[in-house]
Amino acid sequence: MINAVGLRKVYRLKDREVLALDGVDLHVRQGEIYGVVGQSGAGKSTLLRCVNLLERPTAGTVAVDGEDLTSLSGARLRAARRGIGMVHQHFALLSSRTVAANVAFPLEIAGVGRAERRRRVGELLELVGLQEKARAYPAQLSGGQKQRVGIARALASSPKVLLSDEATSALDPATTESILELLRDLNRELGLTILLITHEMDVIKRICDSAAIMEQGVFRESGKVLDLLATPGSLLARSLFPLPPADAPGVVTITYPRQFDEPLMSELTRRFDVDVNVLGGAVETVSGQSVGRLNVGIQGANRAAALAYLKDKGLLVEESTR
Ligand SMILES: Nc1ncnc2c1ncn2[C@@H]1O[C@H](COP(=O)(O)OP(=O)(O)OP(=O)(O)O)[C@@H](O)[C@H]1O
Repeated sequence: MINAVGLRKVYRLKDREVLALDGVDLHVRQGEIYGVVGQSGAGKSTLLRCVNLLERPTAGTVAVDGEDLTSLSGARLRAARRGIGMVHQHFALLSSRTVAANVAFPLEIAGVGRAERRRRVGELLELVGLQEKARAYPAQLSGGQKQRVGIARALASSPKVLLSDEATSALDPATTESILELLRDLNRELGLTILLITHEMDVIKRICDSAAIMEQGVFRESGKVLDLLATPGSLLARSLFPLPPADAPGVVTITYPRQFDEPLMSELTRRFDVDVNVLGGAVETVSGQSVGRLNVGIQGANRAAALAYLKDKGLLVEESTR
């Protein structure tokens, strides 16, 4: 649905140049939630703004729903942009307009008639659970409600793609949870493709099907979240499941990249007569699967056979370095 190839962005300032994107390839499948995570300054906002051409990339191409946006300008670019909604960290609502009038705003600009606007606004407010607040003003809303208005407004033109610029960063944990749930519901119910940027690993864990880790204008790692977790040395695995250092002899890090119902550890002691000592770890739901990562001390004459057995079962086993 989104295909960006070789994206580079150089900001030319008076006294210097800033290389914000240094050759990014981004492939977001139709109907998935794709999260780009990285620290401040990594280039996430620049990437998002290049995807809808709010910022023109210095080099590279961006295609959304099969249309090469980088080749468009003027009215044709504006028309293509209607297929891409955007939500912002600080909501960007018009304070002098009611909730309903904020949601209607893009429809007015697109020249949609009054009756149709009314119908569509009602539908959108219902979609985000804010029918009761149609006549309220933004100042009378909580942060979570404001973001719901932002989402309803972004969906006004029935986009196929929603871009989310740190949509939950200004919200408390419980509100974050409810907004993430809303995004997940919209993704499922409308088949909406969502590209989000965030600095919170938790957002990736909770709702993303695919993810990229961004640093200094490049993707260090990208792919389906569960595939990345099953990849040796994955940065995402380390970030989602931070484990305390375990450099004692015989310790391995075991990642369960999907749900395992067998009692593998007790089987190890029985079959291979090894000592198994779980030193730390966590099990969490990621992309709807129960995924675990453990530091385990395994010692005994048959250690190598025991590790081979775990690998055979589809677990990722890495000799622990930290
Ligand atoms: N309009 C601009 N003019 C000049 N430099 C810019 C501009 N926008 C971003 N930059 C620079 O480009 C780099 C990437 O910034 P960007 O905002 O894309 O990162 P980010 O990962 O989104 O960070 P943050 O979460 O802090 O917004 C930074 O060095 C930033 O200072």
